[in-house]
Amino acid sequence: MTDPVLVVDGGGQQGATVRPLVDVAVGVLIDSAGRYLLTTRPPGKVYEGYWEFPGGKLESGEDVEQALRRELQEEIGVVIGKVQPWRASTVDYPHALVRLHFCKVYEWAGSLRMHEGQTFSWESLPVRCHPVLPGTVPVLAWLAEEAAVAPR
Ligand SMILES: Nc1nc2c([nH]c(=O)n2[C@@H]2O[C@H](COP(=O)(O)OP(=O)(O)OP(=O)(O)O)[C@@H](O)[C@H]2O)c(=O)[nH]1
Repeated sequence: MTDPVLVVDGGGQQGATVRPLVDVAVGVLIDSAGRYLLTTRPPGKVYEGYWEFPGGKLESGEDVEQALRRELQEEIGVVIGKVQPWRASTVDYPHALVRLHFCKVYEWAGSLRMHEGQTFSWESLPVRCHPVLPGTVPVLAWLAEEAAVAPR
């Protein structure tokens, strides 16, 4: 069975040319207090200023873990430890059809440095930051469901 596709803002309008599915590695960094790192989309990118989990597109030849390590070092200045693949989802945006590979990360080295002009916040559930990127909203619900089943 394939995952449902979340269509955002009308998506790519069915019937148009078939679009490539772009793989994206996303890191859910969780600190020792159980808080989640959220960052804003950098200036100049689509959905600028919306809150998301840090990450980015896979480059040619990379797997999800490699892409996540590179992106988090480039974007927020940390070297991550173990990567735990967690959930995946497909989102159909007007600008792209993306497959999001969410991974949990509990260990990293280095201090957070926002290299692309982002803002960051360590958030507990329910998060206070707004607006959240549409493809990221369901992830917060998954985390809340998990927390309800296994409270810290
Ligand atoms: N990093 C990240 N991307 C997300 C999340 N949710 C979500 O829908 N996306 C989508 O995944 C895609 C990520 O692409 P990006 O533009 O951030 O990737 P990138 O840094 O490699 O971009 P660039 O190299 O094209 O500038 C965007 O279409 C974004 O809307 C999320 O929680 N984190």
